[in-house]
Amino acid sequence: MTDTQTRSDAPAGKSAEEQAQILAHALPFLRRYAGATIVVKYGGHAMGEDNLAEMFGRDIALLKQVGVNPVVVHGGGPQINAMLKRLAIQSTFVDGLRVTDAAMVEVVEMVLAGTVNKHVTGLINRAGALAVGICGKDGSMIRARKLRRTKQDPDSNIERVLDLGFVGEPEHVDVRLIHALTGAGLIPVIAPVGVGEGGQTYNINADTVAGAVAGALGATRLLMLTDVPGVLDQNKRLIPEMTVADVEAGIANGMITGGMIPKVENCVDAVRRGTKGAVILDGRQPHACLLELFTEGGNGTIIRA
Ligand SMILES: Nc1ncnc2c1ncn2[C@@H]1O[C@H](COP(=O)(O)OP(=O)(O)O)[C@@H](O)[C@H]1O
Ligand SMILES: CC(=O)N[C@@H](CCC(=O)OP(=O)(O)O)C(=O)O
Repeated sequence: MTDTQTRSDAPAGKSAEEQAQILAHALPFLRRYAGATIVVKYGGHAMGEDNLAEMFGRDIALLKQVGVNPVVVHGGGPQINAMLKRLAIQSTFVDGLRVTDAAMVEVVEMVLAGTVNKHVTGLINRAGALAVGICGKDGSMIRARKLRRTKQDPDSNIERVLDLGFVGEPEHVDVRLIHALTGAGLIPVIAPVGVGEGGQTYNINADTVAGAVAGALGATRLLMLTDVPGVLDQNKRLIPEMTVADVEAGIANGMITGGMIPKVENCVDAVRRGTKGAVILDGRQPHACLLELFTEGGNGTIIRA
């Protein structure tokens, strides 16, 4: 690695008082998160750019090195789409969820628990930490059941049950495997695949898994990396902080729409289950997680109880 560090601001040339000030900025944050569990949801879109992906791996490794316990939950929607295209399999979505039949759930498991899981694990390992890739089936970690979805027919007003196939929702998260890995100094990297009755494989939305894992761990933070700076108001300005009640009002008055609805709902779910704060932040921004955790102003929108 080439050494490109600019030394002009090096503390060595400064007075003891100035040096103490520089450290004083960093230390409270390191102390605040020492030993804390931070769940990071890393979406499939955020993995696209090589530079950013390498930086993500380095940031997660750095968190571990400064005494934080990061737990990564990844997505892989675009990567599943690419594989389905190669296999000439069509896929359809209902409310942002992939309708998943028996043939498709095999592809989903192969891509999420295979290619993508090993890619994310590799990013962190190459940065000098030790990451271990698992999915919800390992250690029966994520017990899932078939997701029940209904839709009101606008003409008849009759509620219809939609069949999304093997799309699941977490029923129970057994955190023992996660604790065993973090306790041994390793970083769990979790693919959003769950196990149901009779060993059935379920495809679960990655935001949902991240929320459920953060809730079950009582994580200090859930960081949801996405493609906007956070929750934006009607004038497209970032809202730095929201309560659960603010989120509910934002959905009701139409400020929060589309893919942001399930995202904030999963954050609320995590917070209700015991996560101290869930943050929606921009995964396209270099060092997004570090800026949230280690600066006074934070980064993105934090949702707290
Ligand atoms: N109030 C809002 N603030 C920010 N984004 C919003 C808001 N309402 C809707 N959105 C939309 O939600 C999108 C994020 O959801 P989604 O595309 O599903 O994210 P991801 O692919 O990262 O899971 C944003 O790109 C934006 O178009
Ligand atoms: C049920 C369902 O839709 N599952 C998702 C799982 C991956 C995911 O959520 O990935 P992103 O975070 O990259 O969108 C899917 O099949 O695409």
